[in-house]
Amino acid sequence: MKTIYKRILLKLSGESLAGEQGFGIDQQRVADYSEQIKEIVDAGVEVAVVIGGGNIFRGLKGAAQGVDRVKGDYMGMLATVINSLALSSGLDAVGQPSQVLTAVGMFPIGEQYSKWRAIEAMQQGKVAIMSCGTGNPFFTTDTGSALRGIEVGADVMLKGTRVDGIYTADPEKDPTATKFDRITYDEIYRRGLKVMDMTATIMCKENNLPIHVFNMDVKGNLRKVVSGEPCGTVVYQDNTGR
Ligand SMILES: Nc1ncnc2c1ncn2[C@@H]1O[C@H](COP(=O)(O)OP(=O)(O)O)[C@@H](O)[C@H]1O
Ligand SMILES: O=c1ccn([C@@H]2O[C@H](COP(=O)(O)OP(=O)(O)O)[C@@H](O)[C@H]2O)c(=O)[nH]1
Repeated sequence: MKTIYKRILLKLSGESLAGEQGFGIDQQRVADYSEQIKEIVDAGVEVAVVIGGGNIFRGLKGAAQGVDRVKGDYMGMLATVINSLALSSGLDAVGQPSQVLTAVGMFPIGEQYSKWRAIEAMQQGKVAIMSCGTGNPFFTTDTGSALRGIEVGADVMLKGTRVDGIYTADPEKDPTATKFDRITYDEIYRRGLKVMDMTATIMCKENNLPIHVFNMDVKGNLRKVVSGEPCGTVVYQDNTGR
């Protein structure tokens, strides 16, 4: 298998991990993701993963129900640790080693994250699973992905989600929305598209980290994306640097 990337940052949505059940962790979904990831590691790609926590807890939603925002965000970060351990276990089951790294120290659940530990794990053929997002409240795992992707020098941030790319509006709400094959960071901002939070999009733009949004729930899509086959939406700078 020919690949166009050497090192990738893969963002997985917490909510997607819930599968059809809508909450918690669907083990079949974890197994499917694990197989897809192993396939690209076997092809020689170094893989770092950041997982969301929305299938378990979101700080903002908790705050709307009276939970202190900062405590709620820590609850959300802990949710990402639970998901990371689930993925690590799923990867074990398919014979793919991984290393869970936590932005907030909680050894022995995972090792404390550092750029160098993550790179070392990837160079040893392990998937580096980076949990707790950025480790700070008021951020999201999208921003955590942008940050970690930039830190470890990933060639691209792949956002594996449950829609097959970026649309003119949320395709889960607007059936008339149409898909972009390519779009600039600025166009996302101008149109106020909510596929990813703006902080993450702007970080990627300012640090020249390309984004590729695709449907991770279709088996084989991850392989397609890293092989350069058309799939999903690519976010790029236009030639004036925008
Ligand atoms: N313009 C858009 N194009 C594509 N998806 C969008 C858009 N606006 C909102 N979305 C939503 O963003 C979601 C992808 O974000 P993701 O972080 O994976 O999900 P979540 O935040 O629910 O965990 C999609 O499931 C889709 O409903
Ligand atoms: O850097 C971070 C990343 C995540 N979170 C918390 O963790 C939750 C789960 O992450 P996210 O909503 O990004 O998950 P996803 O939408 O991908 O399921 C968020 O709602 C926040 O409460 C946080 O406080 N800081």
